[in-house]
Amino acid sequence: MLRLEHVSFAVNGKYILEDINLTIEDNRFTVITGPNGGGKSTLAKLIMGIEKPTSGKIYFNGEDITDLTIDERAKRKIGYAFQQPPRFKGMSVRNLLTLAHGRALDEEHCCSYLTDVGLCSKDYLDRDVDSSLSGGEVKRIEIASILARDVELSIFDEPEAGIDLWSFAKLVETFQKLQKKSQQSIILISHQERIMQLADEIIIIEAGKIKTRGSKDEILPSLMSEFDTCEYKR
Ligand SMILES: Nc1ncnc2c1ncn2[C@@H]1O[C@H](COP(=O)(O)OP(=O)(O)OP(=O)(O)O)[C@@H](O)[C@H]1O
Repeated sequence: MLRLEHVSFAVNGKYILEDINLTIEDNRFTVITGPNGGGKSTLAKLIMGIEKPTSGKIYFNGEDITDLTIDERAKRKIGYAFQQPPRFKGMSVRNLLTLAHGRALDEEHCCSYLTDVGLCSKDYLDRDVDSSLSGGEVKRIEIASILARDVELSIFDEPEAGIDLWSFAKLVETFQKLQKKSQQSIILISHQERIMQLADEIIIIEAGKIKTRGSKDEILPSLMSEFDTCEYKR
Protein backbone atom coordinates (compact mmCIF):
# COMPACT_ATOMS: atom_id res chain seq x y z
CA MET A 1 0.00 0.00 0.00
CA LEU A 2 1.19 3.50 -0.84
CA ARG A 3 0.32 6.37 1.47
CA LEU A 4 1.11 10.05 1.13
CA GLU A 5 0.53 12.18 4.21
CA HIS A 6 0.39 15.97 3.89
CA VAL A 7 2.90 15.94 1.04
CA SER A 8 3.86 19.33 -0.38
CA PHE A 9 6.51 20.32 -2.90
CA ALA A 10 7.53 23.93 -3.37
CA VAL A 11 10.19 25.59 -5.53
CA ASN A 12 11.35 29.08 -4.51
CA GLY A 13 8.38 29.36 -2.17
CA LYS A 14 5.86 28.48 -4.88
CA TYR A 15 3.77 25.38 -4.21
CA ILE A 16 3.69 22.90 -7.08
CA LEU A 17 1.90 20.34 -4.92
CA GLU A 18 0.18 21.29 -1.68
CA ASP A 19 -0.93 19.04 1.16
CA ILE A 20 -1.56 15.87 -0.84
CA ASN A 21 -3.15 13.08 1.19
CA LEU A 22 -3.55 9.88 -0.75
CA THR A 23 -3.80 6.15 -0.11
CA ILE A 24 -3.47 3.64 -2.91
CA GLU A 25 -4.41 0.11 -1.93
CA ASP A 26 -2.51 -2.91 -3.28
CA ASN A 27 -3.14 -4.15 -6.80
CA ARG A 28 -5.25 -1.16 -7.81
CA PHE A 29 -5.12 0.45 -11.24
CA THR A 30 -5.16 4.19 -10.61
CA VAL A 31 -5.26 6.80 -13.36
CA ILE A 32 -4.15 10.33 -12.55
CA THR A 33 -5.32 13.00 -14.91
CA GLY A 34 -5.89 16.75 -14.98
CA PRO A 35 -4.83 19.90 -16.82
CA ASN A 36 -1.25 20.48 -17.99
CA GLY A 37 1.01 21.83 -15.27
CA GLY A 38 -1.29 20.60 -12.47
CA GLY A 39 1.48 18.61 -10.74
CA LYS A 40 0.92 15.02 -11.95
CA SER A 41 4.51 14.29 -13.03
CA THR A 42 5.82 15.99 -9.90
CA LEU A 43 3.70 13.64 -7.79
CA ALA A 44 5.11 10.64 -9.69
CA LYS A 45 8.67 11.95 -9.18
CA LEU A 46 8.05 12.37 -5.44
CA ILE A 47 6.83 8.76 -5.20
CA MET A 48 9.88 7.51 -7.12
CA GLY A 49 12.30 9.70 -5.14
CA ILE A 50 13.43 11.83 -8.07
CA GLU A 51 12.23 14.87 -6.11
CA LYS A 52 12.02 15.16 -2.32
CA PRO A 53 8.92 16.62 -0.66
CA THR A 54 9.29 20.00 1.01
CA SER A 55 7.11 18.58 3.77
CA GLY A 56 5.03 15.48 4.44
CA LYS A 57 5.70 11.76 4.43
CA ILE A 58 5.50 8.93 1.92
CA TYR A 59 4.95 5.35 3.13
CA PHE A 60 5.18 2.18 1.05
CA ASN A 61 4.02 -1.08 2.59
CA GLY A 62 4.09 0.61 6.00
CA GLU A 63 7.71 1.80 5.65
CA ASP A 64 8.58 5.50 5.64
CA ILE A 65 10.35 5.91 2.27
CA THR A 66 10.41 9.72 2.29
CA ASP A 67 14.19 9.91 2.60
CA LEU A 68 15.07 6.85 0.53
CA THR A 69 16.98 7.27 -2.74
CA ILE A 70 15.65 6.21 -6.15
CA ASP A 71 17.77 3.03 -5.98
CA GLU A 72 16.46 2.14 -2.54
CA ARG A 73 12.88 2.62 -3.75
CA ALA A 74 13.64 0.52 -6.85
CA LYS A 75 14.85 -2.27 -4.53
CA ARG A 76 11.49 -2.05 -2.78
CA LYS A 77 9.97 -2.81 -6.20
CA ILE A 78 8.77 0.61 -7.28
CA GLY A 79 9.24 1.27 -11.01
CA TYR A 80 8.82 4.46 -13.02
CA ALA A 81 8.51 5.03 -16.76
CA PHE A 82 9.43 8.64 -17.51
CA GLN A 83 7.30 10.95 -19.61
CA GLN A 84 10.49 11.67 -21.58
CA PRO A 85 12.69 8.60 -21.20
CA PRO A 86 16.48 8.79 -21.10
CA ARG A 87 18.61 7.07 -23.75
CA PHE A 88 21.46 4.73 -22.93
CA LYS A 89 24.28 4.93 -25.46
CA GLY A 90 26.14 1.62 -25.75
CA MET A 91 23.31 -0.42 -24.17
CA SER A 92 21.31 -2.75 -26.38
CA VAL A 93 17.57 -3.17 -26.00
CA ARG A 94 18.20 -6.84 -25.09
CA ASN A 95 20.61 -5.80 -22.29
CA LEU A 96 18.28 -3.09 -21.00
CA LEU A 97 15.40 -5.57 -20.72
CA THR A 98 17.65 -8.17 -19.06
CA LEU A 99 18.96 -5.58 -16.57
CA ALA A 100 15.41 -4.47 -15.83
CA HIS A 101 14.36 -8.09 -15.32
CA GLY A 102 17.19 -8.58 -12.83
CA ARG A 103 18.16 -12.06 -14.04
CA ALA A 104 18.68 -13.91 -17.32
CA LEU A 105 15.90 -13.26 -19.79
CA ASP A 106 15.59 -15.56 -22.80
CA GLU A 107 14.98 -14.20 -26.26
CA GLU A 108 11.37 -15.34 -26.35
CA HIS A 109 10.51 -13.34 -23.22
CA CYS A 110 12.50 -10.29 -24.39
CA CYS A 111 10.48 -10.42 -27.60
CA SER A 112 7.15 -10.75 -25.81
CA TYR A 113 7.78 -7.55 -23.79
CA LEU A 114 8.54 -5.69 -27.01
CA THR A 115 5.47 -7.12 -28.72
CA ASP A 116 3.38 -5.93 -25.74
CA VAL A 117 4.33 -2.35 -26.58
CA GLY A 118 3.76 -2.77 -30.29
CA LEU A 119 7.37 -3.18 -31.42
CA CYS A 120 8.44 -5.84 -33.89
CA SER A 121 10.88 -7.50 -31.53
CA LYS A 122 13.48 -9.02 -33.83
CA ASP A 123 14.17 -5.64 -35.44
CA TYR A 124 15.00 -4.05 -32.08
CA LEU A 125 16.68 -6.54 -29.74
CA ASP A 126 20.24 -5.75 -30.83
CA ARG A 127 19.81 -2.04 -31.39
CA ASP A 128 21.25 0.43 -28.91
CA VAL A 129 18.92 2.57 -26.80
CA ASP A 130 20.52 5.70 -28.25
CA SER A 131 19.54 8.68 -30.36
CA SER A 132 19.09 6.48 -33.44
CA LEU A 133 15.73 5.40 -31.96
CA SER A 134 12.73 7.63 -32.59
CA GLY A 135 10.94 9.27 -29.64
CA GLY A 136 8.03 6.82 -29.91
CA GLU A 137 10.40 3.82 -30.07
CA VAL A 138 12.42 4.84 -27.02
CA LYS A 139 9.18 5.53 -25.13
CA ARG A 140 7.85 2.05 -25.90
CA ILE A 141 11.18 0.40 -24.98
CA GLU A 142 11.09 2.23 -21.64
CA ILE A 143 7.57 0.90 -21.01
CA ALA A 144 8.73 -2.62 -22.00
CA SER A 145 11.58 -2.34 -19.47
CA ILE A 146 9.06 -1.64 -16.68
CA LEU A 147 6.92 -4.58 -17.86
CA ALA A 148 10.05 -6.77 -17.64
CA ARG A 149 10.72 -5.75 -14.04
CA ASP A 150 9.43 -7.50 -10.98
CA VAL A 151 7.57 -4.57 -9.42
CA GLU A 152 4.92 -4.10 -6.77
CA LEU A 153 4.14 -0.57 -7.87
CA SER A 154 4.70 0.78 -11.36
CA ILE A 155 4.19 4.37 -12.41
CA PHE A 156 3.75 5.23 -16.09
CA ASP A 157 3.88 8.91 -16.97
CA GLU A 158 1.78 9.56 -20.08
CA PRO A 159 2.64 6.28 -21.84
CA GLU A 160 0.54 7.42 -24.80
CA ALA A 161 2.67 10.51 -25.48
CA GLY A 162 4.25 10.44 -28.93
CA ILE A 163 2.92 6.97 -29.72
CA ASP A 164 1.03 6.17 -32.91
CA LEU A 165 -2.58 4.94 -32.88
CA TRP A 166 -1.68 1.30 -33.68
CA SER A 167 0.89 1.06 -30.89
CA PHE A 168 -1.48 2.90 -28.56
CA ALA A 169 -4.16 0.24 -29.19
CA LYS A 170 -1.59 -2.44 -28.32
CA LEU A 171 -0.57 -0.58 -25.16
CA VAL A 172 -4.18 -0.28 -24.01
CA GLU A 173 -4.51 -4.06 -24.51
CA THR A 174 -1.32 -4.61 -22.46
CA PHE A 175 -2.51 -2.36 -19.61
CA GLN A 176 -5.87 -4.12 -19.71
CA LYS A 177 -4.09 -7.47 -19.24
CA LEU A 178 -2.09 -6.02 -16.31
CA GLN A 179 -5.27 -4.64 -14.75
CA LYS A 180 -7.00 -8.02 -15.05
CA LYS A 181 -4.01 -9.88 -13.59
CA SER A 182 -4.13 -7.50 -10.63
CA GLN A 183 -0.69 -8.55 -9.34
CA GLN A 184 0.75 -5.08 -8.85
CA SER A 185 -0.38 -1.54 -8.19
CA ILE A 186 -0.28 0.67 -11.25
CA ILE A 187 -0.36 4.44 -11.30
CA LEU A 188 -0.83 5.71 -14.79
CA ILE A 189 -0.76 9.40 -15.66
CA SER A 190 -2.88 9.88 -18.74
CA HIS A 191 -5.20 12.19 -20.62
CA GLN A 192 -6.72 9.36 -22.67
CA GLU A 193 -10.30 8.25 -22.09
CA ARG A 194 -9.47 4.69 -23.24
CA ILE A 195 -6.87 4.44 -20.46
CA MET A 196 -9.21 6.02 -17.90
CA GLN A 197 -11.78 3.36 -18.82
CA LEU A 198 -9.40 0.75 -17.34
CA ALA A 199 -9.11 2.49 -13.98
CA ASP A 200 -10.27 1.16 -10.63
CA GLU A 201 -9.92 4.75 -9.50
CA ILE A 202 -9.40 8.11 -11.23
CA ILE A 203 -7.72 11.02 -9.45
CA ILE A 204 -7.86 14.52 -10.89
CA ILE A 205 -4.99 16.81 -9.93
CA GLU A 206 -5.36 20.48 -10.67
CA ALA A 207 -3.27 23.45 -9.52
CA GLY A 208 -1.24 21.28 -7.15
CA LYS A 209 -4.19 19.74 -5.34
CA ILE A 210 -6.40 16.69 -5.61
CA LYS A 211 -9.53 18.16 -7.16
CA THR A 212 -11.53 14.95 -6.98
CA ARG A 213 -11.16 11.17 -6.95
CA GLY A 214 -13.49 8.23 -7.38
CA SER A 215 -14.39 5.24 -9.52
CA LYS A 216 -14.51 5.68 -13.28
CA ASP A 217 -18.31 5.59 -13.13
CA GLU A 218 -18.26 8.48 -10.67
CA ILE A 219 -15.61 10.56 -12.42
CA LEU A 220 -15.73 9.93 -16.17
CA PRO A 221 -19.22 11.28 -17.00
CA SER A 222 -18.57 14.67 -15.41
CA LEU A 223 -15.02 14.77 -16.76
CA MET A 224 -16.25 14.12 -20.29
CA SER A 225 -18.87 16.85 -19.98
CA GLU A 226 -16.12 19.24 -18.82
CA PHE A 227 -14.21 18.29 -22.00
CA ASP A 228 -17.32 19.11 -23.99
CA THR A 229 -17.42 22.54 -22.41
CA CYS A 230 -13.70 22.95 -23.22
CA GLU A 231 -12.41 23.21 -19.63
CA TYR A 232 -9.63 20.68 -20.34
CA LYS A 233 -8.99 21.83 -23.91
CA ARG A 234 -6.99 24.86 -22.80
N1 LIG B 1 11.82 21.71 -10.34
C1 LIG B 1 10.91 22.61 -10.73
N2 LIG B 1 11.16 23.94 -10.70
C2 LIG B 1 10.24 24.86 -11.07
N3 LIG B 1 9.01 24.53 -11.52
C3 LIG B 1 8.71 23.23 -11.59
C4 LIG B 1 9.61 22.20 -11.20
N4 LIG B 1 9.02 21.01 -11.38
C5 LIG B 1 7.77 21.27 -11.86
N5 LIG B 1 7.60 22.62 -11.99
C6 LIG B 1 6.38 23.29 -12.44
O1 LIG B 1 5.31 22.72 -11.70
C7 LIG B 1 4.15 22.62 -12.50
C8 LIG B 1 3.67 21.17 -12.49
O2 LIG B 1 4.53 20.40 -13.33
P1 LIG B 1 4.23 18.89 -13.67
O3 LIG B 1 5.25 18.45 -14.67
O4 LIG B 1 4.15 18.12 -12.42
O5 LIG B 1 2.78 19.02 -14.33
P2 LIG B 1 1.89 17.92 -15.05
O6 LIG B 1 0.56 17.95 -14.37
O7 LIG B 1 2.60 16.62 -15.11
O8 LIG B 1 1.73 18.55 -16.50
P3 LIG B 1 1.60 17.88 -17.97
O9 LIG B 1 0.18 17.38 -18.09
O10 LIG B 1 1.85 19.06 -18.87
O11 LIG B 1 2.65 16.82 -18.12
C9 LIG B 1 4.51 23.14 -13.87
O12 LIG B 1 4.09 24.49 -13.96
C10 LIG B 1 6.03 23.03 -13.91
O13 LIG B 1 6.60 23.99 -14.75
